[in-house]
Amino acid sequence: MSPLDPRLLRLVPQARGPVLLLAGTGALQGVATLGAAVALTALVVAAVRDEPLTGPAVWTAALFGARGLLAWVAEGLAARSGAAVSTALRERLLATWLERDTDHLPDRARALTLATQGTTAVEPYVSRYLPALVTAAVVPPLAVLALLVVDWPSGLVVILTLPLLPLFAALIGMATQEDTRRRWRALSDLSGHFLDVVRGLPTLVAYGRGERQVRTITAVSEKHRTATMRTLRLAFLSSAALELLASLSVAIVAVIVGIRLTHGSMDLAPGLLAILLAPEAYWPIRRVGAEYHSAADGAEALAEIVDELDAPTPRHERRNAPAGLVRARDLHYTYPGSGRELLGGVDLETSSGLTTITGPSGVGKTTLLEVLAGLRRPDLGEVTTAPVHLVSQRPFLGAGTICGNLALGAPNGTSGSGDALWEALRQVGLDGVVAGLPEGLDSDIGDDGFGLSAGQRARLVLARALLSSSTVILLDEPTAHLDPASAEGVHEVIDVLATRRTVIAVTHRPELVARAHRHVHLTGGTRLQEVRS
Ligand SMILES: Nc1ncnc2c1ncn2[C@@H]1O[C@H](COP(=O)(O)OP(=O)(O)OP(=O)(O)O)[C@@H](O)[C@H]1O
Repeated sequence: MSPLDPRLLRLVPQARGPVLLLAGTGALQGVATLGAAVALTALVVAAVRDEPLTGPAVWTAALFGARGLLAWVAEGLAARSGAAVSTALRERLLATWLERDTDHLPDRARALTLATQGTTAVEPYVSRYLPALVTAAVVPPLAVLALLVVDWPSGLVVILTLPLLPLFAALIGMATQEDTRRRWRALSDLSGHFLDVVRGLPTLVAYGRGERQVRTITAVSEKHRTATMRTLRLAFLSSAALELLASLSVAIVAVIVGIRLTHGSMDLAPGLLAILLAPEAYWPIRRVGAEYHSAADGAEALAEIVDELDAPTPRHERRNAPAGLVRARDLHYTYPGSGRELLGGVDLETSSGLTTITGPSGVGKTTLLEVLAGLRRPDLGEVTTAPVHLVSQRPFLGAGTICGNLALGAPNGTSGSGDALWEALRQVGLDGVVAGLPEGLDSDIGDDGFGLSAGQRARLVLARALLSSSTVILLDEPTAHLDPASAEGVHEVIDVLATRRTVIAVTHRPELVARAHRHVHLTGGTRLQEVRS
């Protein structure tokens, strides 16, 4: 596990402040600890020699107080820094993915794990492991230096035994690295599988496959549980081993000092100071070992997140066009890894009204809309469009209020005025339904529009398109799953949309094609044939 990937500070500037502050307080704590040991020695020696106690007592109290205060500040700072860094990472990750086209996005399970457990796992890494590392880098060298000045034989014992701790910790780290990776992968598999199962639950239950999924989830969870228990066992064992090694080393110093004190070959002050300073050289390294296991997941996640943030994001060169214009010239597109060119030189130009696109299933209509919307980058060719609002075949309706779901379409994501929302709902014929709900616009709907019929979902996403400020609306089979009567209602809404904006709709419905101002047919995945213009 690398101590700190410097790319973190470059890619997430918000992490710089918290990490530097943590490093600063860690170093100060170390200095205060050593100071407190010196002051305590002075106090004991003064007491033994019957000298005035006030001075050393004040110093001891002040330094122990400062040490306690610093520990308290560091604890709060660490918790806040952990949360700040993980939030910043999550934001950067989402912002990076938003800039990418679909072909350069990670798969859903990996994206979900990185953005949720991944960024959360970074918290203990930042709040506990990093401060421990800083303290381990600052305090032991200071303690050894002080020991060499105060009593060089004790310093020598510490110099000879101290490297055993990091060496032992590194050996444990190497042995557990593959384990941590395996556990992280098991967690990733678990969340990806769980997401898929939850999404497909109705279908799985309908086909009587629910029970089998329970068994699969149990098996994957069991794998994760076993891996976690193995890590915990290792964590306890390695902490105990480091503890033993450190205690033995301190004991050696104490025994040697004790013998020299008994023989009178050493003064009380350096002897006591050596015994107090010796543990200070070991505990920071023991602490790193103890924090290592709780931070290992975070380090693994951080490495993946930083790789993801650092990956080049190909930018889509899009030319902005006057309101309503869509111009595609000689578009070529092949799905990464497919080897078969799906779009082979498509041309399309429109600047108003309704254009319908038809074509055999699998010919590439959805892909064409995604290229026009900028979600996919053409391999060749050029797209010039005004801002686009895409209503996909499975449009996003998140768990939340109707108002919140509609607001996603409003300009700049603002909530839009209540009047505008009601007007959009009226135009799609949903105002009556929403007004009849107990909480109106503030009524909750479930994930994926749960609680609404397929027709109501189709109308709601069209209302959202009406609220959007985009002058180009792309619709992918907007009435695919509706009965003829509901489809007719939605077709009327599309007509309304097309009076003020450019609407391009992929459809298999002849009724919608009949309403279109322009109709093109995609054949063989190559050229659009202008059927009507
Ligand atoms: N992510 C993907 N990776 C590789 N191939 C894909 C991917 N998505 C779609 N395809 C393939 O590209 C082809 C065109 O898909 P697309 O969804 O664009 O067709 P379509 O014309 O909209 O079909 P339909 O009318 O059935 O919706 C299909 O053969 C499909 O298997």
